[in-house]
Amino acid sequence: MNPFIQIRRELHRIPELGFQEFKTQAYLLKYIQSLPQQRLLIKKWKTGLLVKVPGRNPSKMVGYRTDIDGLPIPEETGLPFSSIHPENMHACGHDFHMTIALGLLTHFVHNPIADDLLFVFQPAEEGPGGAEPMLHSKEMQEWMPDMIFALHIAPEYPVGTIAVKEGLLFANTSELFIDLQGRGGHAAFPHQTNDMVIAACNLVTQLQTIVSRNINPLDSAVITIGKITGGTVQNSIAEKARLEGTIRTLSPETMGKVKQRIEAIVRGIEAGFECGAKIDYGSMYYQVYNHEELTKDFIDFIRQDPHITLVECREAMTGEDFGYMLKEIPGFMFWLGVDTPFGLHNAKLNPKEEAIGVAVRMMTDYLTYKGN
Ligand SMILES: CC(=O)N[C@@H](CCC[C@H](N)C(=O)O)C(=O)O
Repeated sequence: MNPFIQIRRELHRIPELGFQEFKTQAYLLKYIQSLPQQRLLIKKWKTGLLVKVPGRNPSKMVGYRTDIDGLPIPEETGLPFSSIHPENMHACGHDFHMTIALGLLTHFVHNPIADDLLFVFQPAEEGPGGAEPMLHSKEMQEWMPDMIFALHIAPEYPVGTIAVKEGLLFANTSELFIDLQGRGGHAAFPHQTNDMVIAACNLVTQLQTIVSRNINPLDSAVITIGKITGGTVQNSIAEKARLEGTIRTLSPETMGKVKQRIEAIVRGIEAGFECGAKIDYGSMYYQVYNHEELTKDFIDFIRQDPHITLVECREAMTGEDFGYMLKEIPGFMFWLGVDTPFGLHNAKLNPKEEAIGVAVRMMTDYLTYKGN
């Protein structure tokens, strides 16, 4: 078996949540330390790694970033190399992203280019966000690349397809947690309580009016409540309820407007249901905005590759904290086709492994072109 497929499967077995990627960091480190060390410099940052491959005659540093964390989703693929952590899964392709970065790193350790290369193994992309603190860390500030690139797997495209666009690619995101506190009691005496299950249901419905009635239809936003908890038992009225969700917008300004409306609606729920409510926005990610000239140059480069089909795609409401890196370093992110019927964050996601070789070959060519 191709050694990188084996690596992907080993990484797939050990998904860990943000800033808990201890086994993953140790696995990556062990592999990287097995490469010839004379052309490698390694720094740890929390559960992530920064790996520099010094160039032959450097005039700049070219960066390549991968995320390394998994999601709190129990895997349902039935694969023989399924997660050994029953609550977690690499359901967003970070096992692919890491393997591709290792493939590139391996190539360039053996075939250095003129410029320095920096490989960024970043923790906590799914939350609470590793890119921004890593970017501002002493470790990374000492090794600031002049440009930086990253990819994300795309289930909907065939293997051999790359999708990208100049400018906005991914949305601004904010997590959303709302805790409701009322007065619980016996199910038979509702008039003595204020039921937080009813308040939560009303709140979910009212939140849906923000996108349909407060946002210009020519703009876009998403409010998804992915989880509701409340109550203790079927014959007791709930004293507490909690909504957990996420907000997505195409601009930081629209994010501000959505939050204003959420706050107004939550104040209305407090008044209407005589309860208390607390809003917590959790972690927030800045939009992924692809550098226009570099992306155009990449598109021109890819068009000449007979083995790649290029799709100039639309922006998506996914979020990525790589946006913080792109805010300060020119670069871009693109989608890599992996052809699977199950989408990102689905417990059955099973990307086609042939995409790993496609990405390593193509990005080897591109980084060689950029770094000479
Ligand atoms: C590519 C991808 O799926 N990224 C995640 C980023 C999550 C950010 C944060 N935890 C949130 O939920 O807002 C996504 O869900 O888009």
